[in-house]
Order: sequence, then C-alpha cells, then structure tokens
Amino acid sequence: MTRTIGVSLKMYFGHQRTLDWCADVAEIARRHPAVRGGGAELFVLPSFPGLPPALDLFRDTPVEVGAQDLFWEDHGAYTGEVSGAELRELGCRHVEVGHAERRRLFGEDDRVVAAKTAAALRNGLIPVLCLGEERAGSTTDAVRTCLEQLDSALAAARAADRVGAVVIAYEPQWAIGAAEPADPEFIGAVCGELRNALDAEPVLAGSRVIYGGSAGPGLLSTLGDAADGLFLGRFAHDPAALERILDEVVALDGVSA
Ligand SMILES: O=C[C@H](O)COP(=O)(O)O
Repeated sequence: MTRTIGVSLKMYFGHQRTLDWCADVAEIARRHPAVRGGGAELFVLPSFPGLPPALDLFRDTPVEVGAQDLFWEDHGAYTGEVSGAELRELGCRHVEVGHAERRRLFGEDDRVVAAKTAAALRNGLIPVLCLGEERAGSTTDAVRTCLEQLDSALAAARAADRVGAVVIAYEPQWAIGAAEPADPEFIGAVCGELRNALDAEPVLAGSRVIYGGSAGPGLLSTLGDAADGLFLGRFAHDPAALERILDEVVALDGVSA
C-alpha cells in the first residue's frame, strides 16, 4: 500500500530555514527506499514565498509541492490573495483547504471552505481538505462532524460538476499543537468511516485519508493500514524525524508484503 505523507510548514520557518529544510528533505527523498520505491508519496506545503524555490529544490525528486491556502476566484482585484490558477501555473499539485487555524483565526466558514475546494479542483489541484471535530468526544460524534464537513466542503464543486480526488486530512482540532496525537484506535475508527464514505462515491476515486494532529515518528507503525498516511506539522521540522517516518513506511511494507 502506498502511504501519503504530507508536511505543512505553516509559518514556523523564515525563508532561509525553509530552503535549508527543503534541501535536506530532497536529499533524503533522492536516496530513501520508501520514496524511490513508491511506498511513500510525499508532499510539502511551504509558505507562498517558499513555493518557487521549493519547486526547484524538489524538481529531480518525486516529492510534490503545494500551498497552504488559495483564493476562491481565479483572477481579479483581490489584493493580497493567490489564485489556484497561479499555483497550478507554478507547478503546485496540492493545496490545503479548511485548516482549523484558518477557520479559527481568519473566520473561514463552511461557505469559504466549499468555494476554495471548488477553486482547487477547477484548477487541477488536489485539495488537502482538513476535517475534524473541535472537542474530544466519541468516535460517532467525530465521524458525524467530519462527514458533515466533507459534504459541505464538496458542495460547490459538486454543483459545478468538478469533483475529483481529494486528500482528506483528518485533524481533530483538539489534537493540533498538542503534546500527543489522538489515540490510534480512535484515529483508525474515524479514518475507517471516512474511507467508507469515499469508497461509496466513484467520483472520489483515488482519494486518500491521512491523519494530522501532533503526528510524529512511531504513529504510522501503530496505525498500520488504519489510515493512508500522515499530515505532519511540528514533528517533521527535524528532517531526521521525517526520515524515521519513511523508515516506518519501509518496515510496514515489509510486514504487509
Ligand atoms: O498541518 C498540520 C497539522 O495542523 C498538525 O500540526 P501539528 O503536528 O504541529 O500539531
């Protein structure tokens, strides 16, 4: 099974540190058996100014580069915004939509998330659609919240008949920026239900369900096949930690082979 491993650098690094991190990760990707053998699909989301140099640094690797946000229109008088059309023109493959921090700090609501998801798909980008409940509770409640968010996020793309493969990043909001991820059994239960929902819709074929929220080395080995991969934040800041996660992909492949 191929594991999808995404990293968002959020706004943690300055420009030079972003370039140094990308160069280190590109060097790992060039030689690591998980990446070379296709066991791991890696995507990296730096800040906007980091995109062109990151695309250059990863050019001779299979690592995909994407953005952390986009605007819902493709062109026009929208000071300060960046369109999906421009991201695609640059060579981006992914774009993150609906992260809890954008909802909480920038007032993005379901309508905005749906418009941005549609803009991503319309421009040939894979939305990394962040879903997750606000407070810790039962798996049933978490699944219900995520399915409602998924439905709402895809509404505008459905209306435009532009639905396609997405990466769902299941991120319980209470586990983001925490010391530990959610309980692996809990993660597996929610990701399993999200997988069932995706499988029920042929138009979403090729979609992935990955887990984010204080994910780091060790989690993937525990999750096994319960999720399609991880969406990493702080615990991928050290490239060596990311390499350990890729080692886990190799070990898991060995187990399932
Ligand atoms: O974008 C990544 C997620 O929000 C997780 O971040 P974190 O691992 O630093 O909690």
